[in-house]
Amino acid sequence: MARAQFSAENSGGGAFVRQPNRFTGRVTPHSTSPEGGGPDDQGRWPLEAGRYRLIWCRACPWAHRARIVRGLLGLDEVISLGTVDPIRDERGWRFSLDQDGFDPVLGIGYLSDAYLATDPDYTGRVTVPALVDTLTGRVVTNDYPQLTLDLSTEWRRFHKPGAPDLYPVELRPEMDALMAEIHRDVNNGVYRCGFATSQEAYDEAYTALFARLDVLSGRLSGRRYLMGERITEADVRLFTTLVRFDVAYHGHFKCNRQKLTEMPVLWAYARDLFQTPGFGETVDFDHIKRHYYATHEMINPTRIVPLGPDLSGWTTPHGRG
Ligand SMILES: N[C@@H](CCC(=O)N[C@@H](CS)C(=O)NCC(=O)O)C(=O)O
Repeated sequence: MARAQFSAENSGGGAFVRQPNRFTGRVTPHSTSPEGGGPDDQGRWPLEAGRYRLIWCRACPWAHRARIVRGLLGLDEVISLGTVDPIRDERGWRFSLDQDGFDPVLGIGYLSDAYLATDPDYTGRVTVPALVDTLTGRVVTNDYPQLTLDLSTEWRRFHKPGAPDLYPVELRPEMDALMAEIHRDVNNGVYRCGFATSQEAYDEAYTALFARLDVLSGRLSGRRYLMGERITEADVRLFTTLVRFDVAYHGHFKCNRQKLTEMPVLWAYARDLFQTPGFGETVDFDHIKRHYYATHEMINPTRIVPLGPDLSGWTTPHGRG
């Protein structure tokens, strides 16, 4: 069988099995720690404006979620933002976009410095997004699904006036089930296609991916957003995969039954979101392409980054709403 991109995350049958998230601290007003303190005995960090830093990569769909949610809720001045280079070197994510190659707030050159300061024995992949405590340099969390839900629920005190409720209480049971399907078949499904090392594992992931996209197309043909007339976290999660579909997943991960632009409902829905404040301006197609094509050497050993596709359609009228 072919060598896997991440061999520690490959099942015996050639399927990609994503590593668990190592750091699962939570910032919450329910922490019993004082301001400036560390986590309490239940891992709860105190809620403080200006203390935590979100480290993201513009190319990464999991990190992109956090960047969008932070913006929609008006937390930009409350949680600062550090951006890593889309291309990792042998030490991983690096702050080479910053002057002198160091994050100006954390003073580190690599995200791994923060991971190892938190757990010197850490041997897994160092991943974005990561929420880092600027007082101690420790990673609070790299648990990306909980991180964004916490921005909606635990950080409410700092939301801008009129911020959307991205995780409404009454919708949670249906949303949680929907987001789990989207995660399995779409968000992580594209990776299961791309990182499969057996034909069977790829076939299974591809079939599940496009079956789910067909279901979502049906759902979105009768409503503007996944949960009805207002944007929720479910839309953010679907968007970050759709916006990468044609530039990365269709070619690089072999998700090629259709391009996004050939799936009319999803294409219009994705453009609608792209043109909504807080979405399109956070998308960097150049970083996305360079990251995927130039860092997965098992899939694209030449590291040649394709010049296409034509992206001009993203700003055309979507006809929804
Ligand atoms: N934390 C999750 C998801 C986040 C994730 O995979 N982020 C990617 C970028 S899209 C990453 O940081 N990868 C680092 C690596 O592959 O070494 C995981 O561990 O799988």
